[in-house]
Amino acid sequence: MERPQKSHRSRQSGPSAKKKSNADKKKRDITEEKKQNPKAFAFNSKVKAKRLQSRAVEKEQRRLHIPTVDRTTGEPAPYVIVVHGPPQVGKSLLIKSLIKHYTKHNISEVKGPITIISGKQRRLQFVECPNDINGMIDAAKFADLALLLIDGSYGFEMETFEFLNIMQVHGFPKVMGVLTHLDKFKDVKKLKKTKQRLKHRFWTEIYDGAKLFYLSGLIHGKYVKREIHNLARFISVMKFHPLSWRTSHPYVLVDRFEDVTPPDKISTNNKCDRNVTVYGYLRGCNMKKGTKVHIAGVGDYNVAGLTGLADPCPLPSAAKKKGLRDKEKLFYAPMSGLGDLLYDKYAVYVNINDNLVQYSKVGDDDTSRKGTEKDVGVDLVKSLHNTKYTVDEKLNKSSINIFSQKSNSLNEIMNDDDEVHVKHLVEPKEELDTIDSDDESDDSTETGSPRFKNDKKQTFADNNIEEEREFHEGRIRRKAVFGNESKPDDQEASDEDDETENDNSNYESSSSDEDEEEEEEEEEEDIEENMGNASKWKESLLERTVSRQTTNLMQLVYGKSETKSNDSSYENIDASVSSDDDDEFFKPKNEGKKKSSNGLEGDEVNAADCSKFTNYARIKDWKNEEIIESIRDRFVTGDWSKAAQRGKAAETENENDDDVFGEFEDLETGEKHDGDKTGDTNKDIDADVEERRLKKLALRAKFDAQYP
Ligand SMILES: Nc1nc2c(ncn2[C@@H]2O[C@H](COP(=O)(O)OP(=O)(O)OP(=O)(O)O)[C@@H](O)[C@H]2O)c(=O)[nH]1
Repeated sequence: MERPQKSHRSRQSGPSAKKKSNADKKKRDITEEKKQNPKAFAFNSKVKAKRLQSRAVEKEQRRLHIPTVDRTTGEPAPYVIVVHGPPQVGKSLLIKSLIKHYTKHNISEVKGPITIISGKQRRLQFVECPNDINGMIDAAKFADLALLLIDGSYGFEMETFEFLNIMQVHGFPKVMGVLTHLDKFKDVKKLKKTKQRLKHRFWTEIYDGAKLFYLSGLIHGKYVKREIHNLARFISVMKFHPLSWRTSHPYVLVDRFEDVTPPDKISTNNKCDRNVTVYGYLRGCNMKKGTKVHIAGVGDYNVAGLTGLADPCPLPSAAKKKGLRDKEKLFYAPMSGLGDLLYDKYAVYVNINDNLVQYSKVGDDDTSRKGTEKDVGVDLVKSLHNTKYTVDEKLNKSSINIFSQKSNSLNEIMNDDDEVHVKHLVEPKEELDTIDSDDESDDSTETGSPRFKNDKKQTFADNNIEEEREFHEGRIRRKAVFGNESKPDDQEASDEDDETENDNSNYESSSSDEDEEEEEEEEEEDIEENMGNASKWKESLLERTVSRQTTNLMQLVYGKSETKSNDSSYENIDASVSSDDDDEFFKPKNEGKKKSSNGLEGDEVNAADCSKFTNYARIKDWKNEEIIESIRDRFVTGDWSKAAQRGKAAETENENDDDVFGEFEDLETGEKHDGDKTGDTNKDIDADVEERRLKKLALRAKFDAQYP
């Protein structure tokens, strides 16, 4: 016999009993408080309520996306974080500070991608974006996250908007803003005001609530630890959604390259075809041997060989433990001269700092060795001692430069016939050249004026942003001036200003006074008005989407649609697009209209599949009562035998209809067939057909009677 189970007896003493009672008490306190003072737990500020609501909706919206299938096998390649900003904004310093935070190592220079391990399952690759358009285009192609650095003391510069526009056409990776040089503000109120203004402008450009970090200044030449810690946290937990184009195309961000052309070949012909081996992580999908590769800024090349190498910066073991041990905080920055081990197909190079090595500079005049036989090995080593520059240094001297536009770039070294070896973990890196800032400062010294403004303003991409070149702090800067924005100095500083949620000292707005909030609200509205509610560059998104939609793959394969789309909305869009078309000007009058109205040339996405035959005569108007009635008997509740009869009647009708279209001309024989005549001559055949049809009907009726 089964005994009834004992009911659970909760603990009366000990730590778990204590814990439970504490939790119960807390819960009771909160509900009691709520009962006593219900107002305290409701929204008492419409600004806050509005903000909370929009945040919740945004979060919800962000969650909604088409599920992406992760087809990557093995360890995922590091995420690429591109640090972008105008010259001297602090890009290198930010990368150095982040590397220091993650690895506890100081790096002296930022050159090429720097790979670090940021967590048990995550690696990051930091790249400084070059300050030229070509570099920006390349960076936008591989960035998983773009950190946009903005000089807070100066305001937005054109470089930021240029990069945003470039990213827009490359799938728009994740974006976060970082304000630097905030320590230049002496007035706290002005600082707050500026922060808020820049934040709103940033939101206008990206989206409401886009993350903007503030780096308040430098301590011992580095950004404040706490602020870097917060930024690093965000990067470490950020979710990266793969961009569809990238996941279906293999690409490599080169973090090291070597010229492996035999030296004698170069010595005989300095301009000979070179063999270059590039290393980097392969992303996207697998790459086949023999694939042609495009090297940004250089050209298209054949891949001579492809080898999988050991990961130079492997993820820590999957053993269960919290966090990373210091030993596991690896990093790999071959171009910055970091990481003591270099792996190659043929060798492992150990990097030993020069100060740790004492070279025996033994010359030929060494008396101790006199008389001994000359050893080839010794000679070789001696010649190595005498080498002034390493291969890397020599390469650097020749300024191999993929991204920027130097004349002596890799472009010149490599000819079209050159072969490229792509090795496992790669990225074509380039010398991250400091933009034209040098040239600019040269200009400035020529000008000799401490500060000048270029009267010539350029409108940026029709989006209400104007470029204003001015001489500032020893160089020419390209300030972004917004058409509808009042000057910052004109704006009154408000007493209370909310800090953004990611403000390092305070994550939530702390003001509670209603008056203040109303003021704040008005202020925010003012700002919104001044800045326009939506960024102009986003307006082109719809157009872009529509223009993309008009590319109809089916039409490309099967030719133009011959049927008119039923979807009126698409017709409208189509009409608007075609009316914008410049070609319209060159068409004979009314032709454009004719085409769009008869739908023959329409690019409607929803047009019926012209590859399949559709008998439009059979399409019925289902609003018509009679037609609805005609199918009533086809349902379970109806009389099926009636339906069968009706069906036969309809078929006969259709067959008769078909006879109407019986006329045709045999193009091969030139013989003309008249539909009616054919009907007469084939009377006997028709009689047979009719007989067979009746037989069929009888059989069907019999069947229906058996299985009602
Ligand atoms: N006062 C102050 N100085 C800063 C700040 N951020 C960077 N700097 C200084 O600005 C200078 C330029 O910093 P970098 O990190 O070299 O700037 P960059 O953007 O890499 O410069 P380029 O590579 O030449 O474009 C350095 O001297 C930094 O110390 C900041 O927030 N406040």
